[in-house]
Amino acid sequence: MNTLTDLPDLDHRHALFLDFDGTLAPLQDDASTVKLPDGIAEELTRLKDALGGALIIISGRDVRDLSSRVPNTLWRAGTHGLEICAPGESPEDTRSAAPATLTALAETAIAGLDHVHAETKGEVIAFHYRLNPEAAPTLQARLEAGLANIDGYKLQAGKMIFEAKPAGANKGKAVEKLLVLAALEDRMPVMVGDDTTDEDAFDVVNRLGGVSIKVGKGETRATYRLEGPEAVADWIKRQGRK
Ligand SMILES: O=P(O)(O)OC[C@H]1O[C@H](O[C@H]2O[C@H](CO)[C@@H](O)[C@H](O)[C@H]2O)[C@H](O)[C@@H](O)[C@@H]1O
Repeated sequence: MNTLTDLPDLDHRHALFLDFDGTLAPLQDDASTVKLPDGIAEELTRLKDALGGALIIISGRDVRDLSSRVPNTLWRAGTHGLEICAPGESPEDTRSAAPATLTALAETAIAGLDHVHAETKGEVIAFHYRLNPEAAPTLQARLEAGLANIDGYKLQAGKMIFEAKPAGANKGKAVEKLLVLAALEDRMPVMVGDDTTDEDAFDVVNRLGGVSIKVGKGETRATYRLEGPEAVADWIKRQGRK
C-alpha cells in the first residue's frame, strides 16, 4: 500500500471518480438523512472546474436520490452506473423496474425480520440490516436461495447491506462507460471509495494504470488509502486549491 504523501496531485491529465456514502458523506443509520458535510459541495465544484469538468460522483444510490444530495453541475452515475446524468442534466422521471420475481422475493426475504428494510432502486433492490445485524445470516440465506431462480441477478454484500443487482450494475463497467461518454478516455482514472462495490471500479482503474484509493479500514485491491470522509474532504480541498 502506498502512503498518503505519495498520492499524485490532480490536474487535467486525471478523471476523478468519487463514491458518495462512506467516502464523501459519513455513514448513518438512516440513509435518507445523509448529506454532504458543510462546504463540500463548493469544494467539489471548485475541483471540478480545476479538472476541466472531469469529476464524477459514482454511487449505488438511485440517480434521483443522488442528484438531490450533490450539485447537478457534476457528472452523476447512480445505481452503480445503470443511470447516468451529465452536468446540468436532470434524471428522467421513469426508470426500469426490477423483475416481478425479485419484487416478490424482496417481500418474503424481509418477512419477520425487525428493522430490516428493502430499498427499491429500479432494477436493483438493496436490503438494509444496519439496525439489526443479527438478521444478516437469515436474510442472506433467503436472498441467495431466491436469486438462484432469477436469471442475471447476483447478490453483493456491502456495509450492512445486501444488494440484488443485474450484471450491468457494476462500478467497474460504469467507469469504463463514463470515460467514453464524458470523452475522458485519454485521462488517467482516479477512483476513491469505501465499499465492496468500489472494488469493482478499483480493478478497472488498476488495469487502466490509474490510481485507486480505499477509504477507511479493511482489505482492498486499491493501492492507496485515506482514513475516512474527513481525510477525503481535506484532500479534495487541497486538490481544488492548488
Ligand atoms: O455507492 P455508495 O454511494 O457508497 O452507495 C452505497 C449504498 O449507500 C447507502 O447505504 C449505505 O449508506 C447508508 C447511509 O449511511 C447506511 O445506512 C447503509 O448501511 C450503507 O450500506 C444507500 O442506502 C444504498 O442504496 C447504496 O447502495
